[in-house]
Amino acid sequence: MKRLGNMEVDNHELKIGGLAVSELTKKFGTPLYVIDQKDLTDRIHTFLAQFKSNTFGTHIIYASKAFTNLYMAQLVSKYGLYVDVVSGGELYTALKAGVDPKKIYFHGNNKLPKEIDDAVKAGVGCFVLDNEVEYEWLTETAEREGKKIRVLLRVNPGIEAHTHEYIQTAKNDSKFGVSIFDQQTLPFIKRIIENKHLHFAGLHAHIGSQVFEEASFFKEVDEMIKYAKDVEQTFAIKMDELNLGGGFGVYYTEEDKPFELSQFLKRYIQHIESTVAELDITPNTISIEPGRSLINASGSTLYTIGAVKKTMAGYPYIFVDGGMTDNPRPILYQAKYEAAIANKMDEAATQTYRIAGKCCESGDVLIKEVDLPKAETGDTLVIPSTGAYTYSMSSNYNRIERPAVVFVEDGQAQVAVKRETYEDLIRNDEMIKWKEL
Ligand SMILES: Cc1ncc(COP(=O)(O)O)c(C=O)c1O
Ligand SMILES: N[C@@H](CCCC[NH3+])C(=O)O
Repeated sequence: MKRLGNMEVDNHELKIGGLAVSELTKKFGTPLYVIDQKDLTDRIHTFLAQFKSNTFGTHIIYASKAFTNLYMAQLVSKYGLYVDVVSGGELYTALKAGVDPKKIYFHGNNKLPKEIDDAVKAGVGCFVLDNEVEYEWLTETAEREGKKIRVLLRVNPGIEAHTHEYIQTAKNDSKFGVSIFDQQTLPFIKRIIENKHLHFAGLHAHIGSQVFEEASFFKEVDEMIKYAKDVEQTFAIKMDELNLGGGFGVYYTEEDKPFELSQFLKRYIQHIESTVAELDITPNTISIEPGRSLINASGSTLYTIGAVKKTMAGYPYIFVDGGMTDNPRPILYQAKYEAAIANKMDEAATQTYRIAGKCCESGDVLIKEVDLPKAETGDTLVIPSTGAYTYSMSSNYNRIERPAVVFVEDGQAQVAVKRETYEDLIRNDEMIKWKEL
């Protein structure tokens, strides 16, 4: 297992953020999401320091779908990031955390009338418009509230990024946005520009998630800037903002070859600067929306090993006290992870295991094949690289309580989200008896 961020080994045991894993499990139980705060804030600083230009302004917008809660939203906004939300719930969380509504981007391919209403009333700074129905609803709401709403139009530049097909977003048949190749798109932009309740601020695109090819991001820049130039010339306007989305790939296992973030961001900015210079178009702001690349490496999940069971046909299974409920990525995307036994860090990996969760589902396997030291009941299994799209995609399948989220730094730990209880699971169950059955 690759050690990430502030992980170290002391006396055979893994420490995260200066805290022994045994202290964390004793105090907070398992399964447990652990966020290495220093690693996270270091990465926030890298984004802020490297995605910067003398030619245009930049916004780093945190894609909160990757991992959000009151503390996280408050932390990223304290460091000056903008926040991307895609639902009323994410919006509510950001607002409750005290995020400045003007620094919120509201995304989503099917924003509901109530969500639009709430966001307009809250004074959300930017809507990323997906389609014509949303355009009508947003116009009605803006008119009713007497507000002029700043919008970016989400366009699809038709770039097929190499990633799992479920997380590609800019293929020609993607559900998101409108295509730059569609004849209807320029007339749609014209309507937005002429709409007195909306302020057309520019364009947005996002090519997919967990993308490793620099060339795909650079191609997106080229296509988007060319298209922005077309729009500027066709309608004699100036593009205020170009938002290029997120999707920067990260390390999960040795199969992943991510670019070094700060070097990549430097080259990315240089590519954008040379392209805007070449085409003679300079938006006031160029934005990016990292989610996974900001939070994933900072998160680890701790589990307690229950039974270790050898099946007749294959590897021994290690059963852990969580599974697809706290990390649905393996079952959804065949995502791969590394692991270690946190209390046996110096022991040689002598056996191959399969790590399975506790759900009543054969596919509830977190790792198909991993080499570990001899595992015993009561050991602690750690799966690193689980900061993004784990907690945020967790479920209560089999009525399993969601784990707690703990932030650690300098030998201290704080609970950001409490572990759910059985009481939480029945909180919304209202009816016990309806009629005689
Ligand atoms: C519009 C948009 N922005 C940003 C992101 C964040 O992507 P990632 O977490 O891969 O950086 C996503 C998710 O794919 C997205 O759909
Ligand atoms: N949930 C996906 C990423 C989705 C990106 C959001 N558009 C994953 O875990 O990889």
